[in-house]
Amino acid sequence: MIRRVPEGAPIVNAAQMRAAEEALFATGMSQDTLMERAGAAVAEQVSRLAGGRPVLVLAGPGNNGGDGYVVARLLAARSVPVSVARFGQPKAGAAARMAAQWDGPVCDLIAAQPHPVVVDALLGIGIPRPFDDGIAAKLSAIMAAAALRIAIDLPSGRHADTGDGSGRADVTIALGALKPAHVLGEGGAACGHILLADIAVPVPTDVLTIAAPVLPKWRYDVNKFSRGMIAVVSGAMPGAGWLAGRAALAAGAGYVQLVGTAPAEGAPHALVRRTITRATDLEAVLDDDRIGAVVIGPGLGRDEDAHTLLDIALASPHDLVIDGDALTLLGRSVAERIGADRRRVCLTPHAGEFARMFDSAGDKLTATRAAAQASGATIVHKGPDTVIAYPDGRLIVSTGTNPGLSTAGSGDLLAGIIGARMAAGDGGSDPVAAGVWLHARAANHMDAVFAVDALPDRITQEVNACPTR
Ligand SMILES: NC(=O)C1=CN([C@@H]2O[C@H](COP(=O)(O)OP(=O)(O)OC[C@H]3O[C@@H](n4cnc5c(N)ncnc54)[C@H](O)[C@@H]3O)[C@@H](O)[C@H]2O)[C@@H](O)CC1
Ligand SMILES: Nc1ncnc2c1ncn2[C@@H]1O[C@H](COP(=O)(O)OP(=O)(O)O)[C@@H](O)[C@H]1O
Ligand SMILES: [K+]
Repeated sequence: MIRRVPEGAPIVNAAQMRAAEEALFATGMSQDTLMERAGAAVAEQVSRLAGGRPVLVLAGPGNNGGDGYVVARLLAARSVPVSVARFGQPKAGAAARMAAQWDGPVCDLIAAQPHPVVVDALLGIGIPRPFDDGIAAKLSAIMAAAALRIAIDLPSGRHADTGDGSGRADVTIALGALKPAHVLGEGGAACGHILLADIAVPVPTDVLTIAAPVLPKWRYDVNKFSRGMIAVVSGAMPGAGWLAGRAALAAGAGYVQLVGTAPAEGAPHALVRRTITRATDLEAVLDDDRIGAVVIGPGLGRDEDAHTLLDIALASPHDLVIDGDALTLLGRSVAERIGADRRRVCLTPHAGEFARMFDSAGDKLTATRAAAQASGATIVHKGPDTVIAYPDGRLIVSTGTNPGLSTAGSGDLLAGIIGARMAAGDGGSDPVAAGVWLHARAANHMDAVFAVDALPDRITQEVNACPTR
């Protein structure tokens, strides 16, 4: 299943969400008003998704339960058949007042009957404790019998900041902002499709989900160099360089050179092969100020030539995309090797490469941000939850992507796409995020199983569909 995740949505942790709500309460907004707003947004989606089927709302002891009672009341008002199974009782505050207003069918969770649609309002961003055995068994029976499980804010039992825990849903309606649990790792996948309910709580954050890019507009006198000239350094496994170069062409580069002692043969002829005699000859090829970006790493190998090619690329003044073996060659010395910020450097490690380069303490958001700040590079930390971190602390998360990308070579394509977008110059959205988006979007339009060689044509379609500025 390819999860749907809202684009350009804010992501905050539980403490930041609570602070945002407190700030709103300090302006005079009441907790009841906010809970009504949250419940109304959720009821709207549930009534659409339920399509007239009977709904069971599981209502817990906290404010998440309070939202659940509002949802039940608003669904009943729309003549949706709805009943409540309660787990504990909200003792005070808005949640207790919402529970008191529910005058429809209600029973204890342990006595609940299966329903086709279940709304999980047991636990939200409060710190979850494991359910005791009887409740856990009942809950899994109710969930297993449901055709549609909709979680309010989080699948109950998942920790908002880490996604750890055990709840699952088909659809999760995030309130006000996404939380790390919605996007990271197994917890993210357990949330199913994500909908964002706008409850008008301002959430200042520099962490967002990825959004469709705007690409730079061509001038009337555009030429193959101004469109983006890139050099892809080819190494011990020339097929990988070929893939990167092919993807760069697909992503709109005007001129792609494939440089190496034995660059891959074969179509497309639009790839300009530059065969060099010795690795040191790369220096002369890169002595060309029309080059907008150099991609190095895909299939580079780790032999002596690989070291030489990397040294030359690092010594050049060009923007760099560093991937694959080049990342492993840099290892822990990445910050000193890539040097000061006279040009843009993008590193694209998968989890294994990341661990060889950086300290992975904390969750993926925290670790990737720290790595970008320590290295001064933009980091694309790949995986089912790809985290892009910028040296200024901003983060963008791309998730909900076709798992069919888990094929050798798909990372090579990504490096080429990012190189092409970097070389295309400024004027549109950030080229690194644009590259990640185009790669994911193209994959999402493929079937579950596809050959990476087939992806570039789809990438071109996505590029052509993007707005320009
Ligand atoms: N702060 C606000 O005013 C708003 C909060 N909203 C909702 O409130 C939620 C957060 O509310 P809370 O902070 O009350 O947190 P929860 O609704 O997650 O509930 C936490 C309560 O559940 C208890 N609990 C946790 N695990 C348990 C277990 N295994 N067995 C029994 N009890 C258990 C905790 O001790 C705590 O009392 C959000 O996720 C959202 O749904 C929305 O209504 C919007 C407004
Ligand atoms: N399960 C998955 N779901 C979505 N995307 C994935 C998954 N596994 C890998 N990817 C993506 O596929 C690409 C794989 O890159 P990488 O690991 O470098 O492979 P390679 O070097 O063999 O090309 C990355 O863009 C990564 O984010
Ligand atoms: K919930």
